[in-house]
Amino acid sequence: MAEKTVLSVRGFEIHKSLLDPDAQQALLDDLRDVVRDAPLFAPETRRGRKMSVRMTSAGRCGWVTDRRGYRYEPRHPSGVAWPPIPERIVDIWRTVSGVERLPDSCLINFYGEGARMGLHQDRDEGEFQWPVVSVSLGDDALFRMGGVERSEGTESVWLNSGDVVVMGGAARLAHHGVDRIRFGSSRLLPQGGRVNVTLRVVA
Ligand SMILES: O=C(O)CCC(=O)C(=O)O
Ligand SMILES: [Fe+2]
Repeated sequence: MAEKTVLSVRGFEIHKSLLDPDAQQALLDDLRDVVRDAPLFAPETRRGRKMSVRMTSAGRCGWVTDRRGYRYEPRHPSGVAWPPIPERIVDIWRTVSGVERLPDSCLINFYGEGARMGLHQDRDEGEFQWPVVSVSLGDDALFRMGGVERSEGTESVWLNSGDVVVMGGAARLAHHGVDRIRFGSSRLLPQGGRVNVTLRVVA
């Protein structure tokens, strides 16, 4: 992983093209193994709205949402344990997180055509002193970044396949979301779409 441009936008650290095409492909192959054991599912919010992304997790615990609300669970909704976090993904954390502590949760979001993610904070973890590391694979995504308060202004940047975002320090609890993807803009996923991998320390 050769270090290249790092942009800082409102405290979000954006490592452009941290992963070269071979590294992206290798990561995708690792993720396919995870999805084979813990299939993507379509989560619902507490209010019963289906999210447009499909997701699954690896690690000691995985983020889920259903009528009982947002939380971390030790098992996939099917009852199987989440697979371990692939070592190549942990290596990305080692490269950019700046902390010794390792993540115990790896969320995998799949964005098909038209999928998005509304502005939100990541705050279901037990502790907020650890950064969140987020990897983009596949189609471009318009990533919106704001402040800790929802009312603060936002700015957006396009994330491309191989980019890695670190949300730490003051940006750890900052609002963020994905307005839209440019479906079919990348050839990494043969059918199109975007995969986002988010690493977190839950507790
Ligand atoms: O898809 C992304 O880039 C962001 C995902 C995200 O914010 C989340 O899963 O909490
Ligand atoms: Fe998030």
